[in-house]
Amino acid sequence: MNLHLPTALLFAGLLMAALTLGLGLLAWRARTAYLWHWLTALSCTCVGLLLFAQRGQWPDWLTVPVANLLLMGNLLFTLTGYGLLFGERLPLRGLLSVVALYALATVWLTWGVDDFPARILSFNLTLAALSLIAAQVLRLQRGSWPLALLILPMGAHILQALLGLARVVLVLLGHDTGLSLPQVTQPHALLIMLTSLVALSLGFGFVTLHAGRLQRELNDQATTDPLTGLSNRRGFERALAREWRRRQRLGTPMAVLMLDIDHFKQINDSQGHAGGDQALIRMGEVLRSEFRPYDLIGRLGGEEFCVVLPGALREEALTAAERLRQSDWTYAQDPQGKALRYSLSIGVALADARDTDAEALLQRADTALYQAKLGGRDQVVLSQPPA
Ligand SMILES: Nc1nc2c(ncn2[C@@H]2O[C@H](COP(=O)(O)OP(=O)(O)OP(=O)(O)O)[C@@H](O)[C@H]2O)c(=O)[nH]1
Repeated sequence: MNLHLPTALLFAGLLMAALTLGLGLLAWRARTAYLWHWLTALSCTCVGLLLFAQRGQWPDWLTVPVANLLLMGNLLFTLTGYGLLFGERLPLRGLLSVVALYALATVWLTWGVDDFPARILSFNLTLAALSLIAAQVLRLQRGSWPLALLILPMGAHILQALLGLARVVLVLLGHDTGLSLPQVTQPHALLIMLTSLVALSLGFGFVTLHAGRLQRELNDQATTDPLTGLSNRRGFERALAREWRRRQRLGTPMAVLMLDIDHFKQINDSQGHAGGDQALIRMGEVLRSEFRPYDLIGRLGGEEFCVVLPGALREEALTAAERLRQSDWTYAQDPQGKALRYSLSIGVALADARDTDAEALLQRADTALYQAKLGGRDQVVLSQPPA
């Protein structure tokens, strides 16, 4: 069965138009910069495909060089969209230079020497190079993004590169391409068609990445305390459960500091709720600056905070707790310019083989905190090992 390329391309172009419209609605609702970039990318491909489908009927400069440049534009905007989504700085000048070089080569190969096979070569080589760069940008996100979300766009870029290279090989082997669209030979027609389908699947890849981003945002909101920016109880407990399993596997030590601001109610009463919030924000700032990135810090509720120190032994835990107690807890100034500060009570517990679970360890730290309050506040108390 022969592939009728003009009809197939027209069909792919129309499908792409529908996909572009869908992404347009999404971008309009979400108002997210990377979606606008991807929308521009899909629009470029859509117009490029529809122009290419008119090859042989419309002027050659419009249906090939301009259409091809639009397809390059697709990759460029795809890449800038990835940069925005992942917060990566891409070598934009380098990428623009590659596309500019390709544009110059196309002008020369079209109006200068009129070398059709060279035009196909330059297009497919540039397409393959940019596609591989895009795949690499996605590959580098594997540490922070689930592979399941990256695989579709990554696979599409790799396929795009391979299809481009396959056409290069065909041309180098002297395989005729056919000048006008209905005359394009079957192997070339097949590769062109597959490239269009891959471009379509890339559109679905964008939607997957956007869904992943929304999922991450929701997850962050559900596990972060908006006032201090620390993990909330849910986020903290999830992280602690992971750390506890790791501790059980490796048999490493672990310490927990349970912290509570002294007489917090009085701060609220004298300084108002906003003053109390300021005190909590100060707590978040100090905790973030005092501990290592792999220590777990959470606001468990109200003015109660918890820090888990994986790998910490008795001395290290007590030193950290004492240093914390003596930190500058100034959270505001009164109208006379006098610093307003609070003190902290801290309960410390060290993980023990007899602790049945992480909850038991937290419970012991909490009991030690209660003893610190009973003992007069502004002090550190070490919990007794479990009976
Ligand atoms: N400003 C502010 N206050 C809060 C927040 N969450 C809880 N609180 C208040 O925190 C206070 C907790 O007070 P208590 O549990 O009685 O403890 P305390 O006054 O710190 O006394 P001790 O812990 O015994 O030293 C209550 O008045 C709560 O309303 C919050 O997000 N912002």
